[in-house]
Amino acid sequence: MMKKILLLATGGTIASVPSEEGLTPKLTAKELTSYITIDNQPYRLHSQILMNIDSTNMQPEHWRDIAEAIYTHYDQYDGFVVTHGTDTMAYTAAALSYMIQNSHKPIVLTGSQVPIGFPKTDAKKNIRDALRFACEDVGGVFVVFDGRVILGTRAVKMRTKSYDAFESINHPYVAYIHGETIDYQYEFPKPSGKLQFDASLCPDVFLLKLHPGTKPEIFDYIRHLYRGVIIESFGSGGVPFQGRNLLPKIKELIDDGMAVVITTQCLEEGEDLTLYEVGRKVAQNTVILSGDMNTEAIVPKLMWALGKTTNLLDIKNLMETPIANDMTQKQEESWDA
Ligand SMILES: NC(=O)C[C@H](N)C(=O)O
Repeated sequence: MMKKILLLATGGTIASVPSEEGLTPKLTAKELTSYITIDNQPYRLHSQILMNIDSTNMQPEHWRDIAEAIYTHYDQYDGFVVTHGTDTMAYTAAALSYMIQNSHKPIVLTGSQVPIGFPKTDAKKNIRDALRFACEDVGGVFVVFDGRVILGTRAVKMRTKSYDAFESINHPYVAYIHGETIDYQYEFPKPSGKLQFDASLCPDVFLLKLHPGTKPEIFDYIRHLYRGVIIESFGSGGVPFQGRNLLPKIKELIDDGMAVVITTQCLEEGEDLTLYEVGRKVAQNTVILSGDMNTEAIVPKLMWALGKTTNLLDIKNLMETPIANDMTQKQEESWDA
């Protein structure tokens, strides 16, 4: 059966052309798709432009527009491809994974490192692969890039220039794409339950990367501007309590009703606040644990959770519940055995 695919263009390098100010997204959805041959393909392709921006300019309100466009057309199409800049694609993919849950259809994000009109472009291959994967009988949000299929909540941009820009962090790749062949890496579960759409986001979230010497007073500013703060700390996830002690300020924030998430700057294996004194001391407060979620997922997940409720315990509960495989359930580990 001929599949119907909707391609939604949002800009990015893939749609960019040279200008005096540098590469800038200018191509329409029609111009973009004119570069790929779709004759003799098992799908009918419709395309639409939603915005034409460098993804550095992408805002949470744009995520909402993309989610709404997919939801509005959900019944009319079998799969969706969103062309997007690579710089913030991982955030958008995760955001869509929270706003649109239990999708029975593939929602595939792709882009390129080199504009589609350039001889060395990776755009044509990435669009072809994305369209190929959008015809699969799987549900959820995915990033398709350089022949790899990554879960929407697990993609991280690792390289600024190379074709293999994205990696799947803390989760296996879903599949590899070789031409028409999809080589699944594990048995991909079928979504159960009904499609759930909830695009109410609260964008008042701040991401603070700690470094040796971070001043506690920074939290006084954050408190006035935001409802949630994600602290990207070190290693297994401790917070300094000697010298510039951050703990009293963190306690004040939480007592004020602010959501405080602890994560780590280490890309792999996630936080574990139980291990060290620096971790246990911060865990005595009602902080939100992020396990091995990637920052690109924690930011939109917190916006989504804050969009639903102001109750701190409910926010903690939503954040600590795995959604769209964004988090690996913790295993008991022992160093003594
Ligand atoms: N490769 C790219 O798409 C980078 C571009 N600055 C963007 O994110 O829109």
